Amino acid sequence: MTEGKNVPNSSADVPFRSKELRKQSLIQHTGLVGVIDEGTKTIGFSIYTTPDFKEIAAHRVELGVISSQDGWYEQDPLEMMASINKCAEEAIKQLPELGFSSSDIITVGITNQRETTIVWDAVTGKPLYNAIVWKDIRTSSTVEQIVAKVQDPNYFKRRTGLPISTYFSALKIRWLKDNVPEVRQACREKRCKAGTVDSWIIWNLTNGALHITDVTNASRTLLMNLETQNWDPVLLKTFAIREEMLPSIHSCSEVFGKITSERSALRGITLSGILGNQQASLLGQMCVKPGQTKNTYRSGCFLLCNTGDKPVFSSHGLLTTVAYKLGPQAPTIYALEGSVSVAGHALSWLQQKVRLLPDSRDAEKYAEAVPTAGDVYFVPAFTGLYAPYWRQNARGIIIGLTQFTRKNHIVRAALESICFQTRDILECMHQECGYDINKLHADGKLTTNNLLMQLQADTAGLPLFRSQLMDSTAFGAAMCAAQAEGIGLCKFEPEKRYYENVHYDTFLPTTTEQEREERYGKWKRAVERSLGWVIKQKKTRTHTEENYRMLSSLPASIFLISTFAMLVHSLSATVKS
Ligand SMILES: Nc1ncnc2c1ncn2[C@@H]1O[C@H](COP(=O)(O)OP(=O)(O)O)[C@@H](O)[C@H]1O
Ligand SMILES: O=P(O)(O)OC[C@H](O)CO
Repeated sequence: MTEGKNVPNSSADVPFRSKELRKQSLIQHTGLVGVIDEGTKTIGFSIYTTPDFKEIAAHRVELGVISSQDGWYEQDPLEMMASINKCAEEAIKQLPELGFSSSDIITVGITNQRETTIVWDAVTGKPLYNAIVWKDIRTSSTVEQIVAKVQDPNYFKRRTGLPISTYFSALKIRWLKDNVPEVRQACREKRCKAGTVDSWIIWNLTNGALHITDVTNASRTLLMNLETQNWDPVLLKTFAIREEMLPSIHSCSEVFGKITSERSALRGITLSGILGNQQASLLGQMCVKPGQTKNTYRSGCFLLCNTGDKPVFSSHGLLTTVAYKLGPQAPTIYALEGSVSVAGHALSWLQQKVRLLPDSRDAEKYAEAVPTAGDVYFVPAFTGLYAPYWRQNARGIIIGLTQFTRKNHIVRAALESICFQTRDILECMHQECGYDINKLHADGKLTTNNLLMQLQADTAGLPLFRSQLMDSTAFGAAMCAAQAEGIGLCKFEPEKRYYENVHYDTFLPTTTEQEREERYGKWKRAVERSLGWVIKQKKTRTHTEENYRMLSSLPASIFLISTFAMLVHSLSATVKS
């Protein structure tokens, strides 16, 4: 396990640095809003003023990843909670200097990495296994076999908006039930609870009083029916998951309850916002009108297009997902999403594994030192390819190497891979969302890289608007929580920007269409070559930790047999009805 370490705050330009500055402010503050932002790599707690939604304090730490074998990604749920508590404590410590105190925090919102799954014991409150992270591909062979058996390829999509994939939570829960004896035992004794990261955090912050999630997170489990926005009984049966294990599904913005954990510096404060992090950044970027599109560049890269109050179903590999529901009685707004599993992670790989970069923040400097990628293409399909390909058997390639290739070319090709993967998604979005996408809103840590932003505008042939608020994710969650409490002036109306601090940098395309198409054509050829590399998925046993070796094979086979039996049963029941 890697040790979590402090990372610098993004709030280098914190608006109120001292009491003095605060006094000079003409704004009558209506209270503070805190946001827990639990990302795959970074956990943070930020504090915003209202009604102007300025981030005045923040603390962030990195979360370790446990990778016991290729394609497995786990995180420690206890480390997660300790980091959240630490971040809240440290951010609150910054308040007195600014003329505020923790009692000024009226409410807290949560935004989180989606799909990542945790199971815990309802009696002890202890996790029963590590969190299985969204990009973990341990259930690949199961998915492949289900795909081969299921006659209707749109079976899951019609119900949930999602294809069957290792990405979503249902298979992870099922794997845990089948492979971890403690989980099986807890299930038998009806003390096993499961959920996405938001549910785990809330359970802990409320000492087990609340087991809830919101529609955005639930819509990523492969268990929620998109139409009813409830757990789908047929899918629960298909995956043999009991509903009592799962949280109740709520809107994203309502007063859920109070934080009661004695370990949290937030004790006594209400919780009133929950959103998956990509949906939160859609709101944070004020993409509230159908057709408005944002892309968030972090470890992965997630492009969402607001499609209004009707779900649009894709036949080109995009996901139909809930974008937000801003209150129990508010309409549900949907989005089409293209998910890219490896974006900034490719730079981390170049830094940590290949040691080709001293730091991922140096990528711009390295890539700028060469005028082009020298015809090198890098397809970072480390765990297969997500949208729009959904090919688990793809693996990463770097192609086009010559004796003149330098590391700078490879770094530049890594940046370009992020842009090409985004273009792959835009191509589908153009065809399917029914709106003319004529610009792209960008946010996320990687957007500090100016070269990446320019390459993206050039690759997509679209103007790109980079939010100067790098953290649209936390900002969206802050507004969502504030709205439930009726504080601030957040009406989510794009024309009325009640917050004065959001500005955009614009990057315009500088390439001709011919240049764009030529390079994009080559990218497609590179992608072709990455597909089908894994001929047969490795058995779970191959490099497993010793204690797992003994457990893996039998329950896995039971899972396959029982899952297929149930699938066939439920499919035939569906056909009959
Ligand atoms: N200044 C930067 N330039 C380029 N890449 C960066 C920069 N800062 C971070 N990254 C990349 O961003 C990713 C992490 O972003 P972060 O927001 O912490 O991720 P997550 O959403 O997974 O928690 C890493 O993969 C890292 O390589
Ligand atoms: O934490 P991020 O930014 O890598 O986001 C992860 C996504 O929510 C996974 O779907």
